[in-house]
Amino acid sequence: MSTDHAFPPGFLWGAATSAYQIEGDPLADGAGPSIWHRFSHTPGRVAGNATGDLACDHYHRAQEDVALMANLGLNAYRFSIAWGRVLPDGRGRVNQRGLDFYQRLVDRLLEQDIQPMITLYHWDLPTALHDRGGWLNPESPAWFADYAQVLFRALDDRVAAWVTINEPWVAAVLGHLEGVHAPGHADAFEAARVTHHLLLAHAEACAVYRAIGAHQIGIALNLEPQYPASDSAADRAAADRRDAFINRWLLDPLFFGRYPEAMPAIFGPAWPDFPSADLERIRRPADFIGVNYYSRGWVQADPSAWPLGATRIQRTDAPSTAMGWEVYPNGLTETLLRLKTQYGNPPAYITENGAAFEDPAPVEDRVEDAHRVAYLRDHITAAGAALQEGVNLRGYFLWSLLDNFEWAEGYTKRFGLYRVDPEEQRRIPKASADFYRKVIASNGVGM
Ligand SMILES: N=[N+]=NCCCCNC(=O)[C@@H]1[C@H]2[C@H](O)[C@@H](O)[C@H](O)[C@@H](CO)[C@@H]12
Repeated sequence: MSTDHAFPPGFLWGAATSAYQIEGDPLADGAGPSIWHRFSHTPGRVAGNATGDLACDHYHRAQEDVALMANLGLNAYRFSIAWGRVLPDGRGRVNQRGLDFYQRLVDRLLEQDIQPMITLYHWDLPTALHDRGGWLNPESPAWFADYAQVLFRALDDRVAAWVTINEPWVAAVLGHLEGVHAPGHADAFEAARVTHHLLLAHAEACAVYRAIGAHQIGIALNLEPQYPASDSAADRAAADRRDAFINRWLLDPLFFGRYPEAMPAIFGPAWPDFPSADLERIRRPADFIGVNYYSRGWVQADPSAWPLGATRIQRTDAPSTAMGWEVYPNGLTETLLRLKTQYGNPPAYITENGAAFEDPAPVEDRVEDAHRVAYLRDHITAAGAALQEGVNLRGYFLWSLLDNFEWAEGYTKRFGLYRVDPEEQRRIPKASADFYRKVIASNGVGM
């Protein structure tokens, strides 16, 4: 069977990044600090006590990086806006110099025929809002809608698509339940309310956009298919619970206006009784669903593992990435097919897909990252297979353009098509950059 999955004309081939992970200089030009600035500057929270102070210095190198994107042949680029650069206090006063950075970036992208896809929130909540309760405050959806409106008015004439919230699950669970991401809370009673307010924030921004926007708006979810580690009833039930916990917790309210029935059982007293009017607002039809796909879950029942009674186990008989995530391209096809068969085949983008590997050292200004080339080839092929099954897939955004600040892992995990070391700031091409350039030029993975 040919692996040449031709993609439709107009298919978007992009790369994805986020503000705190690549920009550096987070307080430049009057910007206000974010919870990730505070968290990374708290000793012991991030590997090597790394911070986003340098990152890829993109705030000062945007023109050079747009030239890299053009050289790759990207026709789209997904990036996020740092809320605190535009609204230093999170609300009210607009910091024009912060907004101007994004105006210039959008104009440079359009000069190269690269369509911007802008993420409004990629985890970097202004500390000024966090100190007023952050996403636990019932006012937070309104704060977000006001911030979104400033950006819609400033940029919607030049922006093809908006993503409201990146991975609400990670922001809520890693940030408020597991405490390993900013703001570093480990409180069973926070995650459900934070997720609910993030979904309401998405809905309020969509409502504002319906009134003044002219293009597309959606949300980006980390979707991870769950498989039982054995065919025992206990493992199958554990996989179902983890599927509700990671995937359906977000998909079901967004598409059906209801939370999975498993959630109150999982969280017990920590699951509030949410008003049905809220769920009605959350079920507002966004224009597309963004899928961030990395791997699958291999799940074993484990009664000691609160709140799920299930754990994702590392397979020793399957290849995995430097993050410990199994390389499983079929999971991308299955995830996309599920959107078709269970959620009404909505317009979809792969808003993130990529892998960290222990890359070899550069030789003559080039990195031979064969593992990443293989990962990308297999996953782009898997996306093409879903298209051939009728999935309404509109584009693929590779994570990531540059090695960058990988959250709690600091700079120890490299996902980029270009190698970047914060202390020297060169962009060293990897074999995967050449591979992706060829995929874009031939609009598919030809063999
Ligand atoms: N249990 N469990 N599961 C944890 C699943 C978390 C999956 N991580 C992501 O999706 C993050 C996404 C993020 O947008 C980006 O900012 C990150 O740099 C990439 C790479 O890490 C991915």
